[in-house]
Amino acid sequence: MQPDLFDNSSAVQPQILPLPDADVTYYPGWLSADEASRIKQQLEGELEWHQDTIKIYGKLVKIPRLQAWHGDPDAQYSYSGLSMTPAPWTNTLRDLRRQLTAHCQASFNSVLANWYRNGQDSMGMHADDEPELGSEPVIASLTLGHARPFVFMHKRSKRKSKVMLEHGSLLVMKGTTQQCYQHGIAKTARKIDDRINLTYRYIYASEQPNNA
Ligand SMILES: O=C(O)CCC(=O)C(=O)O
Ligand SMILES: [Fe+2]
Repeated sequence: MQPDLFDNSSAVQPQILPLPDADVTYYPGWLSADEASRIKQQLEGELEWHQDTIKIYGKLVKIPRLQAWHGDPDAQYSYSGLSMTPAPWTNTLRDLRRQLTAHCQASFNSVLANWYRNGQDSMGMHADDEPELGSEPVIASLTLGHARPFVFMHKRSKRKSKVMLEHGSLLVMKGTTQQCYQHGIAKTARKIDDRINLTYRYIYASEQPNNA
């Protein structure tokens, strides 16, 4: 059993997660349930959802969720040697960016959206530690829809802990969190509804190679 970081069933106060070598705060009910449901519905129709294919051991497989990438035109990142340009901001995403910028006192120039259609959709353990994000990125993660456990694993000790990310909640990761931890969303056999997650990030302009 992984220890629950805390029981947030009745919490409304921000919770600083007791994770050594990390800086993570959980804000339950950052959006009201009604507001979160309204925003989720808008995003379902507004974003440029697609299902990427990746190569694993030479085999092409579809990643187990839908994704959309929106942001400023210069917030490009490279992926498998390709430079990816984000789709433009939508009104809903821009409005949330304004609120998150004020709340986190940080800049965000892009957002990665993930749509987990059911319990079989997931995200493998990873750290958001690409060089384009800088060494201590502020990542603001908003959950809309069915709550899913978010698992942290300390890279060195391998110790795992989890926090339930509820409808309308905000999780802010900063400092050395990405350096010291991986995180992910596991599959579940339970019949559950869908969930959209938004992670607002700041992408630093990457150096263009001279021969580009
Ligand atoms: O769905 C989530 O809560 C996690 C998303 C995530 O880790 C990412 O987009 O990098
Ligand atoms: Fe992540």
